[in-house]
Amino acid sequence: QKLDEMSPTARKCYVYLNQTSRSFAAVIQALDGDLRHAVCIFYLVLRALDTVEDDMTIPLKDKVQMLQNFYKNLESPDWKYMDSKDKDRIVLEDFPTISTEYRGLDEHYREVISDICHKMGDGMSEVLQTEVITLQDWNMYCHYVAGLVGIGLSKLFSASKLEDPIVGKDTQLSNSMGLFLQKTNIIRDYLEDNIDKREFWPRDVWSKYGKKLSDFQEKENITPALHCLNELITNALEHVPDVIKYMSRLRNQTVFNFCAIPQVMAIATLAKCYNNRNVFSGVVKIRKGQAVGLMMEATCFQSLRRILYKYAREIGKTIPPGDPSAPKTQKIISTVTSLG
Ligand SMILES: O=C(O)CO[C@@H](C(=O)O)[C@@H](OCCCCCc1ccc2ccccc2c1)C(=O)NCCCCCc1ccc2ccccc2c1
Ligand SMILES: [Mg+2]
Ligand SMILES: [Mg+2]
Repeated sequence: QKLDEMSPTARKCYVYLNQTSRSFAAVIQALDGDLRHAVCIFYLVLRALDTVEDDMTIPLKDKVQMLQNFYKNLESPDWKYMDSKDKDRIVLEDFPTISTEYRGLDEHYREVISDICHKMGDGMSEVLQTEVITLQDWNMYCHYVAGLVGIGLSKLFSASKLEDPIVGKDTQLSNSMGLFLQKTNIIRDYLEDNIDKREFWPRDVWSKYGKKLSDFQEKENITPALHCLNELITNALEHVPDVIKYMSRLRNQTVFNFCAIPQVMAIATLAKCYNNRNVFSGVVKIRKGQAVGLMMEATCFQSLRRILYKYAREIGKTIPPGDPSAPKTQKIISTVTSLG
């Protein structure tokens, strides 16, 4: 469906998609059939919800109400929010355009999007008032903001008939798809989140290596800082077997590319972050050329597995002697590289 056949509101949604998402816009727009528009709207609705979650200027009480009631805005043609300062505020200021396109979707897609939006809003409002202490808390937070996205996407894939019903049913694997991406973001964004005074690294882990999470920015603390970083990366890698199993079930090429590309970017990012002191002084990003190469290669299951092995082996080669997580890191690496 070309841009000129699209309604003005549909066209605006793709403008907002490209404006608010560097990493997902291209792969969403390449999806087949009516799945493309459903995923585009799913993205914009959740980006609007996340923009409320990320806005630290909204008083806690108001934010809890906004998050818990957000899904109801999908049925309110005039609802919008004009007081955001966030980089992505356009999706809140012109929410009527997004909700108009949402109401035009097939009702199977609407059901999934509304349900995930409701669950994510409730989850965000719950964890907003608590700190991420245990690894279970970490998994819970990532489930609410990204695991639910994977679960919703998988249900959209099956509802579109482009993928088998099992893809939408197996929520354990879909959840892992999201956790791997979100944990990678949280690990990579240590400094950015520290500047915004947001803490997503689990306290049970970092408190073994320092008194305050911000201590890791001090040069004299670099060794315990790297041990903490390597422990979290090892934890994130535990999701890779589920990612491989999830990907092995996909049959539609555009769905495969959509799912594979964020995953290979994530493991390449983890490999670059592993034992890398730059995580504590700047943002570690993989080079554009490397990213383009990965996108072109990750188009079938065998080459996806080869890429995941390659980065897993790369991490395995840089495990520092005396690193407390070394045995566990070695174990998950050999598990991933031995998957038949
Ligand atoms: O504000 C920012 O710029 C970053 O926000 C992060 C945060 O606040 O933690 C954080 O916000 C999370 C809450 C909103 C989630 C919005 C989202 C993201 C990607 C989608 C892809 C397709 C369809 C819908 C989607 C919805 C964020 O964007 N983290 C990036 C990782 C999230 C991955 C979501 C995800 C999960 C499973 C997937 C499976 C297959 C393909 C893509 C997948 C994408
Ligand atoms: Mg965000
Ligand atoms: Mg957020």
